[in-house]
Amino acid sequence: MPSTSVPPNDQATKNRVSQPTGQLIVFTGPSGVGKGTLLRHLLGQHPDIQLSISATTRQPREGEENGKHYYFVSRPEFEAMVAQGDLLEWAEFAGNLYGTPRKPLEHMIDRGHTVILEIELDGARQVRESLPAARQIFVLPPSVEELEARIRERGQDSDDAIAKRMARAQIEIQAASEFDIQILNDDLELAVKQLELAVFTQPSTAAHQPSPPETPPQI
Ligand SMILES: Nc1ncnc2c1ncn2[C@@H]1O[C@H](COP(=O)(O)OP(=O)(O)OP(=O)(O)O)[C@@H](O)[C@H]1O
Ligand SMILES: Nc1nc2c(ncn2[C@@H]2O[C@H](COP(=O)(O)O)[C@@H](O)[C@H]2O)c(=O)[nH]1
Repeated sequence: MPSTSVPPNDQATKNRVSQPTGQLIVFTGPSGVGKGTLLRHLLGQHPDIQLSISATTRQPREGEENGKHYYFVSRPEFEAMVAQGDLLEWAEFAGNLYGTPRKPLEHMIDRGHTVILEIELDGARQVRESLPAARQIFVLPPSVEELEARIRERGQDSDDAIAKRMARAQIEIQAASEFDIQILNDDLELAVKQLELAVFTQPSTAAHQPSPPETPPQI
């Protein structure tokens, strides 16, 4: 895979002193499909992989820490980041704003790290435009019923938030074929193995693409 550079804003162009060498991976899928769970397993086995920490206007869930899970900011603070060109991509999701801070990502890529962005569909599309070399992975649920059950069992979202997330999930699942790789998260262990293969196999080799799900989710 060719090296991935973050499209610079003016200041970043002036500051850049070395050629980037790392690779960027975009990891998308409907809310509750298990993206965070899969990444926890992957990072547990490969601590050298870096996860980009997003900024969001969403309220922290129980146990979430500022600077670890997200940078929790106010809407005016987020809008200032957008105006200053501080975000590589950003989107509104279920009533909250989410975005990828550009500078830490540039830093990690410049240092040769594999960096994963766990982001929703609009953001993934923005990255596809600005960084076509980034590998794009989409996670599918076994069914929308199972997806909703997972969000409910997680027990961290209100009924209103769940309804918004499920409405958005229908749209996101329809877009799965836009992505380079699709992973069905039914059997967790199998899905982790497919993710590992997707991250570590170079796209030029025939074995790059894990098998698509045998049964597409019912939507
Ligand atoms: N393969 C699986 N089988 C059953 N349950 C799973 C599986 N993978 C994840 N889960 C469960 O589904 C719930 C949602 O998972 P998780 O929070 O990782 O989703 P997510 O895609 O990161 O959601 P969000 O985008 O909203 O942050 C969790 O309770 C998790 O334990
Ligand atoms: N476009 C972006 N989407 C992001 C970013 N960080 C997270 N997300 C996605 O938002 C939804 C909801 O997340 P939750 O933590 O509130 O459940 C989920 O799909 C995330 O992947 C980002 O920086 N940009």
